[in-house]
Amino acid sequence: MSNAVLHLVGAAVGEGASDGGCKWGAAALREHGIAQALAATGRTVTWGDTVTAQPMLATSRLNAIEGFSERLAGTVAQVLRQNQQPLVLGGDHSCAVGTWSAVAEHLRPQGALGLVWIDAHLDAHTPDTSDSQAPHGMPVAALLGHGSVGMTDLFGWRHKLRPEHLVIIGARSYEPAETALLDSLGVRVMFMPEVLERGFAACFDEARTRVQAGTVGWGISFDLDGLDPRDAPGTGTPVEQGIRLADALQVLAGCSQDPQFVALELTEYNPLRDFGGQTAQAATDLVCSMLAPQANALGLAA
Ligand SMILES: NC(=[NH2+])NCCC[C@H](N)C(=O)O
Repeated sequence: MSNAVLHLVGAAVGEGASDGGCKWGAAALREHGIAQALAATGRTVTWGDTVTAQPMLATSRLNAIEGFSERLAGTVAQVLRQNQQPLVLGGDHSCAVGTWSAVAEHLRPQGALGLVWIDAHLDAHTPDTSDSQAPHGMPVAALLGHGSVGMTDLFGWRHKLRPEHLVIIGARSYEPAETALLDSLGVRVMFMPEVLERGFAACFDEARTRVQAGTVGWGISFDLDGLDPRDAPGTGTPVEQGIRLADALQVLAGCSQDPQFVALELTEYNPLRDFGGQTAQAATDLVCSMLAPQANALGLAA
């Protein structure tokens, strides 16, 4: 789908996290010139609406995220109906509920969605298990069909993702309830020690093969905190010892050229912690590497 128009959607949400700074992430990336950088790779780029969470219209934080998810899902579904490729720019990671529910809904007549989830966290809490009650710790569970109905049942159906169609890479900060849920469902999680031992390239290769099996389309939800904070300090909840940016740039280069690649989401950019703009540049380089029409458009190996 790499010749499709690339349609950027801002997800202005920070209410899903304890530190709300990610709400300003998409606006800051836009200011930084992410759309121009993508256009310079040869893609045709358009920036559609930014969807903004509206806590003042909600009864609780969770309810604010539920309402936001529904509106973001509507926007992403519309982009897909126009045969454009969505790039959703967060925003805290609760935006994944809206993004991937819409992609799953779009693919549903043909088949299932596959998803590679790159993240320091598992985001597999439900409101019953989360100590922080932060909705950005819940999107994986919601997409798998567990959690509040307002997050699990967008478009009137549940289980947007089947456990065997999801792979999580880079996890290193999580709570026991999350591993309990994912273990019980049989989700393949590549924790950070495995990534360090086998290398990100081998891990991503396995992940891509798994999410392509039995699905009709796949995508990547990239939480910037999956990267090492030395390369990307400006994230909502940084955790030491992550994936190095140089590895990610090389391994993910051109991944969107796969005809089954449907959408990309980049989350948890927190400009309030990004002194000097290092993380904005890392985010820009990453999306350009993944979405460039040729893998070598940036001089990177295929
Ligand atoms: N997408 C994220 N950054 N998630 C962080 C979640 C942190 C913690 N596990 C929680 O549930 O509160």
